[in-house]
Amino acid sequence: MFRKNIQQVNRLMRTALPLMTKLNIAPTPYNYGIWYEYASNRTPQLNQAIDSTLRKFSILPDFVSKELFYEFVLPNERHHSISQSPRLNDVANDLESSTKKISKDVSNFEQTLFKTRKVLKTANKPDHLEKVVNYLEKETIKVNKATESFNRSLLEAQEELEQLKIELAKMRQDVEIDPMTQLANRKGFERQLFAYLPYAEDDLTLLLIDIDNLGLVNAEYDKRVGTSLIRYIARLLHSLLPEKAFIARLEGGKFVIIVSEMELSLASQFAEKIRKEVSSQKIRYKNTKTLLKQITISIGVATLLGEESSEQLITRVQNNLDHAKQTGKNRIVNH
Ligand SMILES: Nc1nc2c(ncn2[C@@H]2O[C@H](COP(=O)(O)OP(=O)(O)OP(=O)(O)O)[C@@H](O)[C@H]2O)c(=O)[nH]1
Repeated sequence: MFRKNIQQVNRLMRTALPLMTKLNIAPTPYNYGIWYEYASNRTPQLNQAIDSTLRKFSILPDFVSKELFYEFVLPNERHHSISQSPRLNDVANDLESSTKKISKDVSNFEQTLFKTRKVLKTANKPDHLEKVVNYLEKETIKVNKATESFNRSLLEAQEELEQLKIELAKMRQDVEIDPMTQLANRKGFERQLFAYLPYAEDDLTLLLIDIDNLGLVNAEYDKRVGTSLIRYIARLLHSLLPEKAFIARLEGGKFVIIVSEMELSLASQFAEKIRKEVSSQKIRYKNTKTLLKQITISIGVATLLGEESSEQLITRVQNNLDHAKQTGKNRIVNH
């Protein structure tokens, strides 16, 4: 993108900048990069991804801009930063030296075969032939060993890369995991919702769940009891999840469940099941064995409507939760 002539750059920036201003896009380097590319219209997948994100979210969240930037604008840049990892450098260096060695060994063997063929044309005595056979056998064993050693290097590199892949996935997960409950955190939720939205029809439902009177639990028993209760409810909710559902803890005693492929009426039945299950628990604080008074939760339920953005969906589900709290708690609201 940076090698274009200056008039073309100016023309594209003149298209990109008003678009960014109109859509209230923050003037970050990532955004400049992707909106410049958008204006150039030369990467249809990028334009489609931006259009679909704006349709669903109304905005272009920062983390999405970064993803799009690395995916479509400067894919090599991410390569570059990963390639700075010393372990990856080691793998690349090892592979380079073993590749050089095997190339040399194979080329030597080719020479040997060439020479052997030449000698065979003139060799007519048995001892002469025997020498050729022995020589060929020795060289074959040598190249065989070299190949084995190269295969081992390849296997080691493959294993190291597998390991690095696992570690990278874990690093990403750590950033999106709530250490208190081991559920996803708000960032994990946002990423998951973003992943679901482009494919969602009218069957993507959010359940926003909040433990009732957590402040009172803290005051009456102790804050540690409240925290232990949050963990307990997290485990219980997780155990009740249907297939194709995702749960995250947003803050305090507040959780969100995304259920895909479930319409409002079924999702509401599921919410009701969770509510009943929680209210029927006999919960003891494990350290003192104190039996807590009845614990309840309130739930807002909302299903994605047509071209609704994620923000609008989240606002509706929050309104429903607020309504459940204002009208007595320990209930679900889904309108
Ligand atoms: N023990 C504990 N308490 C927390 C934690 N995070 C937030 N809280 C408390 O949770 C309470 C959340 O407040 P609210 O949700 O506004 O009120 P609530 O007391 O739960 O009452 P309602 O939501 O109206 O039912 C506050 O008292 C916070 O101090 C936590 O990690 N551990």
